Amino acid sequence: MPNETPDIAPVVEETATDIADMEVRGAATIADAAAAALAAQAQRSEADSSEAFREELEAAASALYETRPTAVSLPNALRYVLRGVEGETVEAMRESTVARAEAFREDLEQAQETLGEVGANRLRDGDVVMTHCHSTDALACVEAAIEDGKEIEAIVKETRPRLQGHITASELRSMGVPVTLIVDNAARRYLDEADHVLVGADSIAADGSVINKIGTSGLAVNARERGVPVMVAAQSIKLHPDTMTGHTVEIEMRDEREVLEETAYADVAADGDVPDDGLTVENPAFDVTPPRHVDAIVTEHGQYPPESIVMLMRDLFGETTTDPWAV
Ligand SMILES: O=P(O)(O)OC[C@H]1O[C@H](OP(=O)(O)O)[C@H](O)[C@@H]1O
Repeated sequence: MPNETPDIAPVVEETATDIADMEVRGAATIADAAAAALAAQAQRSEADSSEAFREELEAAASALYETRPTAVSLPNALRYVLRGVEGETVEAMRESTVARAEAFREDLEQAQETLGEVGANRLRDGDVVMTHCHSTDALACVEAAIEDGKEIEAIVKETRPRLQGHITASELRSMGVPVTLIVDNAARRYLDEADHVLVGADSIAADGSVINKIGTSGLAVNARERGVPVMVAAQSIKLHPDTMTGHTVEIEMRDEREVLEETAYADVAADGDVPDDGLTVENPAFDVTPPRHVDAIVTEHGQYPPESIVMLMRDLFGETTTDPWAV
């Protein structure tokens, strides 16, 4: 039993706070930041034994893991880095941790580029994509299509409550893509003008269900009804190993203030009374789109019908895993 609480570097605490507050957001970006934070922890460690060094790293991983529950890219990243920690001395462990984190971050970038090329093959010259939220994996597909010389247009849902659609619109405009920004409620009307729904994912379950920003499932149902194919861009780091043994994915419930600001609360409360015990505001950040409403999951290993994604999961994970810091 350790006598003291392991030291966590301030930069790890800052990264954890930034992830929890969504200053750092998006499943791939969170994974990248978590790996960088573990490298920083290793670099700044003043541990005087290999045991103490490992305890610090595991405490750092735990602090990062506790921030947001839904995007599996976070525990997958922590597990990947911790499994690469080798050596008998603090110096050797420090070096191997930093090298492993760097390798992870390079692989992540490469995987997104490769995924983009695969996804671009589904997009034809002149196609219109409808997006939801902001996904770097989804945008990589559009970027690769443009690099292939195709002209792509976008209908961008603003994505209440945090309006990540504004980030998507801005990045698409920087690529030169004509953008039509719409409120979420207008999606069905504009589906008739779309050739694809293109979204990312925070987690993919073994049965091919896609866990993504709240509103994705309703959009997918409407898209199926309108005959618009739904394409999910998700690097393999989004595959959720625990779902292979029947676990479900926790859906994050975020603060009600994201939906109803404090200053607007009285407008909704009975007779303007604050607080109003009969008024509940709920803010689930994600929902689950069943595989039957998804046409293709695009990964860096190729595209898969959702029902076949478990084959890739078996290839990549083999045996299932436990806590991300259990090495
Ligand atoms: O990894 P990339 O493709 O960038 O993003 C994947 C997903 O992460 C985001 O979640 P949030 O905004 O962090 O809640 C969105 O749901 C997005 O589709």
